[in-house]
Amino acid sequence: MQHCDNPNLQSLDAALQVMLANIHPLKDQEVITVLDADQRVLSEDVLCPMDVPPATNSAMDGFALRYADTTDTRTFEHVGQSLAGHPYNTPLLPGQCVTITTGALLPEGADTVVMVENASLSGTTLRCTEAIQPGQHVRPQGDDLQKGQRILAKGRRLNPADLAMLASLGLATVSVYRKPRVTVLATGDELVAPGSPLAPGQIYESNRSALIPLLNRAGVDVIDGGIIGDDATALRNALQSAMSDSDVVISCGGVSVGQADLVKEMVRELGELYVWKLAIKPGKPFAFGKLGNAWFCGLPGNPVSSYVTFEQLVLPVLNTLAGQSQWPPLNWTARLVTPINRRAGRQEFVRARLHNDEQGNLCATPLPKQGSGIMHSIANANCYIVIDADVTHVEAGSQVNIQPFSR
Ligand SMILES: Nc1nc2c(c(=O)[nH]1)N[C@H]1C(S)=C(S)[C@@H](COP(=O)(O)OP(=O)(O)OC[C@H]3O[C@@H](n4cnc5c(N)ncnc54)[C@H](O)[C@@H]3O)O[C@H]1N2
Ligand code: MOO
Repeated sequence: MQHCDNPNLQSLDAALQVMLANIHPLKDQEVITVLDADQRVLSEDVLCPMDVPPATNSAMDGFALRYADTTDTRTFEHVGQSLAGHPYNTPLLPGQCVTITTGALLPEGADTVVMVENASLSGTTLRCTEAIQPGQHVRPQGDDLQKGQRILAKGRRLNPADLAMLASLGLATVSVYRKPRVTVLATGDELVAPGSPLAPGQIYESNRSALIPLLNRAGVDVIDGGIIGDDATALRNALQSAMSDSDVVISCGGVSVGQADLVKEMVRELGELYVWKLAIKPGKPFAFGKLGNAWFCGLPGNPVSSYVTFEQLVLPVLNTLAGQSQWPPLNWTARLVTPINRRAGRQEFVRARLHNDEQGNLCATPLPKQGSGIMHSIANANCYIVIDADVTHVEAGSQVNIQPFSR
């Protein structure tokens, strides 16, 4: 577990442990067509309905024969052809061969294929010019997959290659978990939707413009809760409406300690708050709790903080709820290009560019501006450098832990 210098703040790992311990996959399942199943999570194992390949076939264009009939002269009697979709239906007699194309079925008795480049056909006599190995260039029935074998496990988030594999097995539908329904709303009197003019003190609301696409990519059904002012009644109404209709309610803004930061108190009034204030930078005031049957994630309002906490904390919640099996994270390291000096106390997600140096080594260069409101630090980054809470200095040239962006 992450060591934390600041006793008032919980580490990211500790918070995730508390959060995920109580979250279970949604119970509802549905059967959908394979073409609609990209990004959906399997609610049942998929067993292979047939052998793949379904019959023994040729891996090359050439001639199919019986290895046992090979003589010193390597000559065979040519008696016909087996083309993909048009098999040769008569069993081979001793010494016979047929022309065969890639993917075509081997005739009964044949067990070996000679490539067309390694043979010459004159009339009905085939002469093989190279030594022949038994069983060469043959794809045996069931070589890839056997009937009954588990090919995809419950909890897998399906990708396009999975869908092609399912289709190749003749499967038209799959059983998946229902998508989580997620409401996302922004809070703050100063926020104005893009497209309208700004009055003094106002700013454009931008967090939902990242969070909604991030939610779409996470494969959930998104409900846009809009912008809610810093008003207790409006916030209560918005949260009550969201909690009655969603599996997860996400707010951004209003979770810190300012006098207009009403969100935590409202969550305590309407439900329970389990987590607040983490030893992470950015994202310290992240909050997590429950509103009726809905989970609640309160993201800090600073744009970079809301983005980082979504990726580090909300995504694991959504994936768990969606029934997705968690893979052990891959450990990546890169060579730090410019030194990092910082104050200890919070695990930090430094926005950085990952690139290769002239020797091909993986290197990470922190972007120059790391403020929580500087969105171009996220937009121009392609990884986080992850610095442990107690570290104050990292020298250039040292290996640092990184998380590459999936986008
Ligand atoms: N006395 C303290 N003040 C603050 C602390 C602290 O520990 N003690 N923590 C700071 C940290 S760290 C963060 S992060 C912020 C987060 O505060 P809130 O979650 O309450 O966020 P707001 O105050 O509502 O907004 C912060 C900032 O972000 C802008 N904002 C908010 N929502 C949006 C949006 N949807 N789109 C664009 N920009 C948004 C807002 O205008 C503010 O500028 O608190 C620190 N303060
Ligand atoms: O946690 Mo705040 O996100 O450091 O700016």
